[in-house]
Amino acid sequence: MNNQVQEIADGCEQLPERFIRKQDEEYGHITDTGGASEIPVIDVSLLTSSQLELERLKSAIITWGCFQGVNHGIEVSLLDKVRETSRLFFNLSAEEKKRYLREEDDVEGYGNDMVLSDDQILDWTDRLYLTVLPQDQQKLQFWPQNPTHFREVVNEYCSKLELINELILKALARSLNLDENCFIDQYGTTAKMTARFNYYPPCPWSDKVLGIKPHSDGSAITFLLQDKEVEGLQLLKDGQWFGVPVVPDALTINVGDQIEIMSNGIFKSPVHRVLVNSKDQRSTVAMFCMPQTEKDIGPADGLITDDRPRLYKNVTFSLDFYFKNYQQGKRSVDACKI
Ligand SMILES: O=C(O)CCC(=O)C(=O)O
Ligand SMILES: [Fe+2]
Repeated sequence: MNNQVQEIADGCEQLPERFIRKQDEEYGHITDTGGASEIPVIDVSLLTSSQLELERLKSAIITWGCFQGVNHGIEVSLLDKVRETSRLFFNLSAEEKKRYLREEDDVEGYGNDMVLSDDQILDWTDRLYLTVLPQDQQKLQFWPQNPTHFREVVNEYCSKLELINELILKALARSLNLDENCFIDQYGTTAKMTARFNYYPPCPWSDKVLGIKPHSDGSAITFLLQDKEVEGLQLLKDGQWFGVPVVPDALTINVGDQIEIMSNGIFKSPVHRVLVNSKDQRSTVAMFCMPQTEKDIGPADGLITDDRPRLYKNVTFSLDFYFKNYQQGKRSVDACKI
């Protein structure tokens, strides 16, 4: 197994070749930036009562696939605790963190980019990846015991996000004049939630690497808790990369591939990537909400019409399927098109 990026960052004088980003990458050059984005700020608390806010949500997702959610009902103190918990974990010694190291061919646990091919470009990031829901699928051997409140904080955060996820899925369905349960019904009996704690060490060669290569998420909905100060996330729209600013106390919420499929392509799962900083570390926590793994999903019946025929096959979205596409810089959802 390769060293973690944090160790490489601490000890190296030359950038290892495996991290040098491709100049001719599928989604465009680093210079194609459109500046800071105008990703809409949506008041989540209004989505059940205000038709106007619902329209704004629909427009944000059609245009960007993403919005900054405020008034989401999670106390700022809990968001801070989640950030702090993540910080404390990544601050542990390399030796202690390695107790939670993932298996070479598995995503779950602590580690850097999973290597699936010899020519793969590596992301400048270390991660802790955990299954959070259903709770009986938590693999506790990968859950840090230090900080001691790690599991409690993550479980509390996740139970709050579950409610917001449901609210947003219902709102998205209503915004398309569908029955509000139409997306949730595809979840099966148990929803799944995974967490990815991302840590991006500062990189002296920040213009030569990417924190995360361009990808879209395999989730239905992703909740990203951004670093409070350091920006880095960019989103691709109309051939340009736009920075996603930090909005205090907001959750950056985007739809993933599974909503693109369920909405028959009306909502687009946005391609995004992360730039790293030469001076400052950055850490974020992404929570991915999706149907249970074995569940077949497909476009909602009400969205298949003569004018808009079915665009995607029915699929089961396995992690294997997702990461094979991810490592090749491809969107899994494109592999589901008819
Ligand atoms: O760290 C970020 O800003 C984005 C993380 C992300 O895209 C992911 O974990 O899928
Ligand atoms: Fe992502």
